Amino acid sequence: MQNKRDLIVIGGGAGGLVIASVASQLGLNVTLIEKQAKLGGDCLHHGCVPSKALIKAAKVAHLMRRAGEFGLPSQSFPIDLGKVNQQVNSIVDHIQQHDDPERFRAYGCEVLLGEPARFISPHAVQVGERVIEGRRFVIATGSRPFIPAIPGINPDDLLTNESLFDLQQLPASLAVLGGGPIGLELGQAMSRLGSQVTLLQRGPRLLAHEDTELVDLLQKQLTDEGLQIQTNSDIERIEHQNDQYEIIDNNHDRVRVDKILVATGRRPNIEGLDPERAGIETTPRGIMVDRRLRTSQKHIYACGDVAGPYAFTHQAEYQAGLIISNAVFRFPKKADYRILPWVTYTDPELAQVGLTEQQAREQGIKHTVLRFDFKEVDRALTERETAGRVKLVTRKGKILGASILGPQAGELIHELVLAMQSGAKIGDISAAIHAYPTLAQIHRRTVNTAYAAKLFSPLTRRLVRWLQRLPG
Ligand SMILES: Cc1cc2nc3c(=O)[nH]c(=O)nc-3n(C[C@H](O)[C@H](O)[C@H](O)COP(=O)(O)OP(=O)(O)OC[C@H]3O[C@@H](n4cnc5c(N)ncnc54)[C@H](O)[C@@H]3O)c2cc1C
Ligand SMILES: NC(=O)c1ccc[n+]([C@@H]2O[C@H](COP(=O)([O-])OP(=O)(O)OC[C@H]3O[C@@H](n4cnc5c(N)ncnc54)[C@H](O)[C@@H]3O)[C@@H](O)[C@H]2O)c1
Repeated sequence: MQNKRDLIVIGGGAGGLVIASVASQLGLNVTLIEKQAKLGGDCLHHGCVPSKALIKAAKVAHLMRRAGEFGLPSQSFPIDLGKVNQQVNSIVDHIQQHDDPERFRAYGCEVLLGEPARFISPHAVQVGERVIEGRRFVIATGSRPFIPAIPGINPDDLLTNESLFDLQQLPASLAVLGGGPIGLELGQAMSRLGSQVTLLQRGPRLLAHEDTELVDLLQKQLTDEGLQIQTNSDIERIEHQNDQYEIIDNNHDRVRVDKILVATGRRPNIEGLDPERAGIETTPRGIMVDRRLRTSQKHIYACGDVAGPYAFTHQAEYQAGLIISNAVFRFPKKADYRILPWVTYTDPELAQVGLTEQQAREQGIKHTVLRFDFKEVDRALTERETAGRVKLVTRKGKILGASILGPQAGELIHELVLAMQSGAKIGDISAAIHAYPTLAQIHRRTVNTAYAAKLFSPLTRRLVRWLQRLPG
C-alpha cells in the first residue's frame, strides 16, 4: 500500500478533469482514475462535441438544399454518413489533445487509465490489483444511456449516443425514441442528412421542462422541415423482420424503420463503484450531495451527471469549481442553480435561464412577460432565419427568467445571464447601445416593449406638443 493521496478523482470527464488539473497545479498529490483508455468523458467522446459537429454538418446539408432561397443553385445529393462521421471524429480527436494525460502528469497528477475504480472502504479505492488510500475523494463518473425495457428489443441492435457517431451508412429510415434534448438534436440532424426520421415521445410534450409556447413553435418548425413527431406514444413491443424493425405502440400504430436511436434519458454511473462500501448514500438518480457537493461521507464529494440535479457540462464544471473551493481551499461555497442557463441545439436553438412563464405562474409569482419575435429583427431577415421569439419573465423591472427560441439563441442568452447575475434591470438593457444589424438587438426590442405603451401614450404626446411650444 502506498502513501495516502491528498485527493483521488474518479472519472476523467468534464467535472473530474477540472478538479484534477487545478488541484495538482496547486501542489496536491492527486490521483485521477479513468476507466476508459482516454480522458475526456461523455461530452467529448459521445456527447456535446460530436453531436454539435454532426449538427453543423447537417445544417450545411440543409443550407445546400435551401440555396435557392439565396439566389444560388440548390443542391440535393446522397450523403455518405461514414465521411460525415469521419470529420465529426476528427474534431473529437483534435479536442482530445487538450485532455492528453501527459499534460496532467506534467502538473504532477498521477493518471491511471483503462480500469474502473471501486470503493473498498470510506478511505480507499481499488483499481485493478492496486489499493489506493486518499484523504479526500471526488466522484465524477457521469452517466450512460437508459435503455427502456421494451419487449422484443435487443439492446445490441439499438443505436445510442455511444454508437451513432461510428455509423457508416445513413439509415433510410430512423426511429428516435425520446423527445428530450438528445432525441431532438440528433433526430433533426439525421433528418437533415437524409434519413426519414420518426420521433416517438412517450408523454404528451417534447422537452417537458421548457417554455411550452416556444416548444410548440419549435415542434412546428421541425415538422414543417420533415420530422415526423408522435407524442403520447407508449411503445408496446418491437418486432425485428428482414433487417427492419417494426415499432408497435399502445394505439396499435406501427412504424417500420431501418434503425432505432434510443434517447430516453440517462442513468448515473454508480454500478461497480461500490459506493455503499464507503458508506455513501445513493438514490436511483445518483449520488446524494448537499449544497457544498459533499456526499453523506463529508470527505467524499461528487459532481456532474452522477450527482445532478442537471446533466450539463457547464454544470459539472461549475460544481468542480465549488469542490475546489470547499475541499482544496476550505472556503465553504454552496451551489446555486437559479441562474444556470442551458441550450438545446436544434435549429432554431432553444435557450433558457431562470424561470419560464409556467414556472412563475405555478410558483404564484406576480410577473410580466415581454415578448419579441425574430421576424421583426433586420438581421434575422437578412439571415433568412426568422423563426422564433424571445420571452422575458420580469418583475418590477428585474429579469426572473428568459426563454429564447431562435437563431443563435445559445449565444444570445448570455447577455440575459449577465443581466440576471449582476442584478441589471431591463432599463439597463434598453440603455445599452446594441450594434446594428445584430441578432442581439432583439434584447433592446424586447425590453422596449415594456416602455412603448407609456412612451406613445396620449399623456406623453400632449407633453411633447407642449414642450414644442416653449421658446428657444
Ligand atoms: C448526445 C449528448 C449531447 C450532449 N450535449 C450537451 C451539450 O451540448 N451541452 C452540455 O452542457 N451538455 C451536453 N451533454 C451532457 C454532458 O455530456 C454531460 O453533462 C457531461 O459530460 C457530464 O460530465 P461528467 O464529468 O459528470 O461526466 P463525464 O464527462 O461523462 O465523465 C465521467 C467519466 O467517468 C468515467 N468513469 C465512470 N465510472 C468510472 C469508474 N468506476 N472509475 C473510473 N472512471 C469511471 C467515465 O468513463 C467517464 O470518462 C450531452 C450529452 C449527450 C449524451
Ligand atoms: N444541449 C444540451 O445541453 C444537451 C444535449 C443533449 C443532452 N443533454 C443532457 O442529457 C440529458 C439526457 O438527455 P435525454 O434527451 O436522453 O433525456 P431526457 O430525460 O431529457 O428526455 C428523454 C425523453 O424521453 C422520453 N421517454 C422516456 N422513455 C420513453 C419511451 N420508452 N418511449 C418514448 N419516449 C420515452 C421522456 O418522456 C423524455 O421526454 C438531458 O437531461 C440533458 O441535460 C444536454
